[in-house]
Amino acid sequence: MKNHESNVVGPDVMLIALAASIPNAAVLGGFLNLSSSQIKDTNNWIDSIRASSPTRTRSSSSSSDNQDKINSWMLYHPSALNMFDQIAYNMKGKKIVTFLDYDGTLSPIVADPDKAFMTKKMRATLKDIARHFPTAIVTGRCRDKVYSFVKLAQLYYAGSHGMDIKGPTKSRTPNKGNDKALLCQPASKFLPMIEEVYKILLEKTKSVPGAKVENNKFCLSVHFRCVDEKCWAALAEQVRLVLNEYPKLKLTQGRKVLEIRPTIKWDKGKALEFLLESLGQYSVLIINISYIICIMHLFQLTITFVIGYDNSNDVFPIYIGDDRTDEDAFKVLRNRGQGIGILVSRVPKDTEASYTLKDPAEVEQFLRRLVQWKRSSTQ
Ligand SMILES: O=P(O)(O)OC[C@H]1O[C@H](O[C@H]2O[C@H](CO)[C@@H](O)[C@H](O)[C@H]2O)[C@H](O)[C@@H](O)[C@@H]1O
Repeated sequence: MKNHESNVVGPDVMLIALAASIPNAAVLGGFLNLSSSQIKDTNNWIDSIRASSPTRTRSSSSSSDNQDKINSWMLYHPSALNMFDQIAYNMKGKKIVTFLDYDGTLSPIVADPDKAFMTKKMRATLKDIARHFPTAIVTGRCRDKVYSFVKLAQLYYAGSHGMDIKGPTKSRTPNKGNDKALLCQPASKFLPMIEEVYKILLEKTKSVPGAKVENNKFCLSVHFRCVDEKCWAALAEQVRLVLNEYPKLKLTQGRKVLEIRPTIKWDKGKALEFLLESLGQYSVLIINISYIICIMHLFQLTITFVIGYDNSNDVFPIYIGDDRTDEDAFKVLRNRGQGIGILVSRVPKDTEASYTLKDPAEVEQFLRRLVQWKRSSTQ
């Protein structure tokens, strides 16, 4: 959040302001003994959580101001639907790979995380997309959980913010005993710690009405969406106190959620790079098999080995996501100068993405156009 100079308040004022906003401080315990820097941290989280899922303005005078802001933001991050022809021009002759975030991208944001279902239309389109392009779901969710929503075995799944990656499986129950497709779990040694913190957080937050702790296997989510805003600071503080005891874990923010994860250097951007590299190896494997069948493929084998999927100009990754955690992946694509990042948002946000889509319905339309374009260009 940007601070305007006239709005900057000193630590004592902040302390009073924050204390006043926490009627449940006594219930949650210990909060008023915080140092000013701890309060600043908590305030920053709260600001960030608030900004992550802004409520829409209703007043008509400010709505024209808002529209102006949206219009100028859209100049730099135009609609991927309006720009489809230009995107199609840049994709021509390249191998497209699609990376899709789940919540807020494929499914609408809802109050109950257990009910974030995709529409039937979205599932059908996703199935079509996977028929034409290698496709990965990259999500903060536990991999099994997101699979139970998506239910398509032909996709790659990168759960726990990319810390749990598995490739496509033929079976309809891909998580049952088929470990051959397991690609990457860089945080596996943190599993017992995450379990421990999950139990502690469940206990510590049970007195906050509406608070929910979700176990995403290699990371945890503490949900604020159904908590009265007046209790947000107290809840955030409770999380911070628990985390103080676990220096190997860190906090990040999502849409009305605080996420607890291992301090390893791994995020959705790393998962994207890993998948691009793995897909490159996969294409080598396919060509290797062809080589056995026909010696003429030797030449092709050498070329593919050199270029791979990860650093090839021949590959066009499309990453679509709505959250702060997706920015790591947008940044990777921007730095590589490869493919495009598309942010799902109807309000202006700081982003490394090049294009925007307003909501999951527009994501579905974009994906459908991609399939239609592929079909028409291969006829
Ligand atoms: O990486 P994502 O697929 O976007 O997952 C990020 C978090 O998504 C979920 O929470 C968000 O969606 C919920 C359902 O719509 C909503 O209630 C919540 O407020 C949002 O933050 C999921 O429940 C989290 O575990 C993920 O980390």
